[in-house]
Amino acid sequence: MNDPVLVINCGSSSIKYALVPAAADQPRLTGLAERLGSDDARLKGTDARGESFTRPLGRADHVQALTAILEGLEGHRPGAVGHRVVHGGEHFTRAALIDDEVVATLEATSALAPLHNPANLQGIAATRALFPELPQVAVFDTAFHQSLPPRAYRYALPEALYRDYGIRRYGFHGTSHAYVSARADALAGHSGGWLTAHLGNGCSTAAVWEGRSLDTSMGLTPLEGLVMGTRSGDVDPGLHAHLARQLGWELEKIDRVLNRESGLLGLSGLTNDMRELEAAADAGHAGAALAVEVFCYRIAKSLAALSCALPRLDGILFTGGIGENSPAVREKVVALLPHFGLALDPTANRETIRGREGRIDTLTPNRPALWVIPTDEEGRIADETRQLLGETPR
Ligand SMILES: Nc1ncnc2c1ncn2[C@@H]1O[C@H](COP(=O)(O)OP(=O)(O)O)[C@@H](O)[C@H]1O
Ligand SMILES: CC(=O)OP(=O)(O)O
Ligand SMILES: [Mg+2]
Repeated sequence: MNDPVLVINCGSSSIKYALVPAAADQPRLTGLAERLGSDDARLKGTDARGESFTRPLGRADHVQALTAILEGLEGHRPGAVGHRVVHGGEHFTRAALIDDEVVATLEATSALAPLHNPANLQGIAATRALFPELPQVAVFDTAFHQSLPPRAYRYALPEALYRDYGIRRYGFHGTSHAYVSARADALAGHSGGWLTAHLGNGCSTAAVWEGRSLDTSMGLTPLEGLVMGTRSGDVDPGLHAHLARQLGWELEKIDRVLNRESGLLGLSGLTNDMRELEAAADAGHAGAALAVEVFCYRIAKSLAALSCALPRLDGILFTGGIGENSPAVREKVVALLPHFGLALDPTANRETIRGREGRIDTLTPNRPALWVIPTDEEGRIADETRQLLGETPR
């Protein structure tokens, strides 16, 4: 298929899109419809000449936003649509061609990713209604982690909870961990052992050995593991019962507080935005400084733990909005892993921002490498969509 693939990443109030051409050197049209459902919904994007535009969308919902996105493609017709779907459960170990049965299976999985899957399904429904003639493919965050061994994916719970209810570690951000580790293999010239840190609004780490994910920090849901923008990450599993018994909190409230009011936002009492936190910490805001400190410590702790999964550590890969743009976070994380023998190059670290790819260590032999690799979830989703359609008779 030589037509471009329209990649859709549908969130609860935003839709990110990218029209990814078949040839890697061709420009992409990308954009973001945001604040959907509010009075000032808007579409921001780049057109075919590389110029950015912003268009007000009134009170647009997902269907209206998708219609506006399509109009913004200026006559470029996609040959297929690739959807990011966060949770595929155990059912989906790779991308799937979307039909009614796949949608029904996803609906049954939605409860496992309440912040993500319902919006993903909304995007799928709207896109199917708008482009009934186009093949649509679901690409799952969880699929790459289906290679985890039982010792990494099983929780120490009664066996029946796994067998009958699928309660296990799934892991997320798989397209990102897969992309950056494959890229590191290519850059290193050999398939290696990488610890990957995807640090965006959602954050997770993974241990990847020869192209296979062996362990990862997120679990049954995208709430486990690292401190995130608004998500707590790991807490004592006894916390839920404690809040319910001692504070009389309902489940809904516990869920909301841990998913939406915690993390960097909760710790700082200020914001979930790392840029603002770094500025506030520099200006002496104690909550902001603590939030950054806890954030970095938990990343380092997670990387140290995941190193147990790897026969050999070839390097650490930073990606995601924070991983790609915050030299300060990278420096703090590296400083917290003194026994790994890492050697950060401060100049390279400072200069590797804004979408640059590069090594940020001193290139000393026999020490693990440190790489910043801008992630490309859209490119990876387009590739998996193409691959699947190449194999699926139509
Ligand atoms: N220059 C920067 N310095 C520090 N953090 C940054 C910078 N640019 C972006 N970020 C942070 O990246 C995070 C968003 O990451 P991103 O990967 O874009 O999010 P999403 O998970 O929504 O795709 C925010 O916390 C934002 O503050
Ligand atoms: C799974 C997940 O956390 O996704 P995001 O980073 O897009 O919130
Ligand atoms: Mg992201």
